[in-house]
Amino acid sequence: MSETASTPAGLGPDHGYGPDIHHVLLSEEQIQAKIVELADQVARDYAGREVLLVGVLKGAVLFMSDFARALRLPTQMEFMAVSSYGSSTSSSGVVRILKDLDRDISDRHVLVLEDIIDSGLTLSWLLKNLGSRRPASLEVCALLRKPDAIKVEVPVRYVGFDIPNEFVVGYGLDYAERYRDLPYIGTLKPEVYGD
Ligand SMILES: O=P(O)(O)OC[C@H]1O[C@H](OP(=O)(O)OP(=O)(O)O)[C@H](O)[C@@H]1O
Ligand SMILES: Nc1nc2[nH]cnc2c(=O)[nH]1
Repeated sequence: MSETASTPAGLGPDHGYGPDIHHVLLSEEQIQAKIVELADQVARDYAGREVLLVGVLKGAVLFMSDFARALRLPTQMEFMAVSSYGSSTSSSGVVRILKDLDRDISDRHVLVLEDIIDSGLTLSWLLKNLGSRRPASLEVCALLRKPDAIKVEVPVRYVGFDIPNEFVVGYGLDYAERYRDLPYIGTLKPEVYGD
């Protein structure tokens, strides 16, 4: 398929969102290479154990899908959906479970997959919640982290990229439910927010 005028150069399909993108922070190739690196590290650390991946919906769904396929270990997958009350670009730390896990995680080696750690409030709440269910181990693998936005420190064993404190979209991350399907991660033009 030929590249359209709106597609950022060399980034492949953008599903027509090109005109809304201000700049690309991480290309599809950078993201996929990092996922292989993270999965190799996790496979070494968990050798001989079965990992239960817990994906946090909806943002982590693309990350979960690519990570699980890159991970050379017997793996099971669970999903949890939480909602952080707040504006469309920030969370508040008041978290509500929209969808809980389908299984008991006691005595399981749980690896939480998050798309992004921004303030850390969502993950801080989630780790307390999951920790109370007595897993054999509980660790976090986050694709993105914003060190300058952290409000609460959370123990994160695996991090893909530390990024600047800007609102990003793509690869699972949305603005008003759009842009999750982009294969790369970028920022939006200011006019996109103005309505
Ligand atoms: O560190 P924090 O400031 O708490 O932000 C991180 C959370 O925000 C996003 O979820 P969101 O609530 O936007 O839901 P979504 O995954 O369904 O898009 C993201 O997926 C993290 O779960
Ligand atoms: N889409 C999106 N969701 C977030 N949730 C917390 N930080 C972000 C961000 O930068 N982008």
